[in-house]
Amino acid sequence: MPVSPLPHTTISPGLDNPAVAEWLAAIPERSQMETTWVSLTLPLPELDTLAALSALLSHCHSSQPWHFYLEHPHTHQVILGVEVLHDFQAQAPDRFEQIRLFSQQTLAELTQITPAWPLSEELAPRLPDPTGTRIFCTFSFFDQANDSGLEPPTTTPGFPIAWAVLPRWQLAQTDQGTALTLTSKRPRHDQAWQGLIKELWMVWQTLQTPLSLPLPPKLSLTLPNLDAQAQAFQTQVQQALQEIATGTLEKLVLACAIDIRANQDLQGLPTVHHLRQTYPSCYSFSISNGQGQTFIGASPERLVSLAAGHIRVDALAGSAPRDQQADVDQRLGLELQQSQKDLREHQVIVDFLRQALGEFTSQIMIPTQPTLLQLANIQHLQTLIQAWVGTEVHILDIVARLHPTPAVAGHPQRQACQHLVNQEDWERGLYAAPLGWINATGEGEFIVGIRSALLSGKEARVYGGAGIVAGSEPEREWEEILLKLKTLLTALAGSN
Ligand SMILES: C=C(O[C@@H]1C=C(C(=O)O)C=C[C@H]1O)C(=O)O
Repeated sequence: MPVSPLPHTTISPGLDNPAVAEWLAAIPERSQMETTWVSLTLPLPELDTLAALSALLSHCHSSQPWHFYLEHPHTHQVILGVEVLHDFQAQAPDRFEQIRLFSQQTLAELTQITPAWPLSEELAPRLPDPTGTRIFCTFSFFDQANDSGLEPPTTTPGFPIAWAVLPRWQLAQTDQGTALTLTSKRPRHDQAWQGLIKELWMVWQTLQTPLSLPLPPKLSLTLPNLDAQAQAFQTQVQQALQEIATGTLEKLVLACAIDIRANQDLQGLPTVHHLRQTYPSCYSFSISNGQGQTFIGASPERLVSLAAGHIRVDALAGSAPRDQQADVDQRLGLELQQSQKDLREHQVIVDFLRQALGEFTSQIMIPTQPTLLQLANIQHLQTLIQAWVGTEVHILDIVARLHPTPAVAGHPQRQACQHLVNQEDWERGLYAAPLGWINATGEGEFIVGIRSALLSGKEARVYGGAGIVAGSEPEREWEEILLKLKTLLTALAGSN
């Protein structure tokens, strides 16, 4: 329920801005709302959002507050939340539906108080409104925990099967501007209002002073010997190929988890800083469970975004290394674009997405050829699929239909998942799972949690997977896994 109880003057950011002070002071007497929750939003000048996250974390009372950070440098979009105000955990089998209902009910019970914000008409359909209050969500890959009982402490307590959080603090930065939002239970008396306004004012001022990221400690990392893992993985590829040959599976995405150890606690934020600089076309993220574990990464894969009825989905599959020599690099890219095995692997996803999105709309646009997505260490075949739906479609309806896509599980979905549940003796948790946010009108964005690691004190678990289809070669698939693992291994080593 957005409300703008202000005169339509534009408040521009600035330290000790009297217009802001006046606006804030007038809130209690102007606002007549009866809702459970209230969000107060102030504009800020453009800032380093990762340093702002660090400042917000230090402002919190608890030592390891929950946070959710998502940055896409190429499109200048950052969405972050800090400190749980209100949350909900859902269980199988209808976890997406339960989280949708929770989000809709919570945001319908929220009044947003925002100064007149000059949203550009031209940018509005493409970019999320920086002022909108959001619910942040994480879903684990499977809707049930793996009961193998073999898990080391790194992965516990982990993240719930489905978790939605309304944070106390939110910060969003897009080409539409930067906004800081403080959400609270609606204050019932003047003193409580003044306390809330004072806190917002204080943090708003702090974020306008020079901010910096904490310096990374000097660490040494111990990696396990990967020979045994290489062997086991290649055997799994052989088995998958046999199953593919019988026709029960067309594609299977096998993954590996590598446990590493440092001589001191691992720091997520310097690693995310490293990732966002090295992979500006990826979504860099950091999500803490508030219990000492942080899931970080740089994912090249958007599961789905929905804004003003416009859906965007990435089909991503088919991989090749990069090379420092331009001619070799170009050849690798060309070979990937012409590889029948990779094109087939890619087509499985495009066909799945066409069919799945077709259940929501007939307005779907799919390019006939994939393009090449070139990242610092790896290149992929990518197809951007667009579709248009009416306002009744909620982003979680689409997430529920798409996850897990053949890019991270395989095809057919049910058989592939069953194979993974039987074979993997480790918990996928948030690896390759949907991570994202939702607003009051059911729009939002979810990414796929690949190129990722789970940090827990001195330990980290690093994940990597590869799609297997007829024609895949075990040794090459292992090399692809190593390339993907290196995304995080290099960032953890380089930033610490
Ligand atoms: C599963 C992962 O990546 C997926 C598998 C790909 C492939 O097999 O070519 C490419 C991109 C992703 O869809 C991963 O990075 O862990």
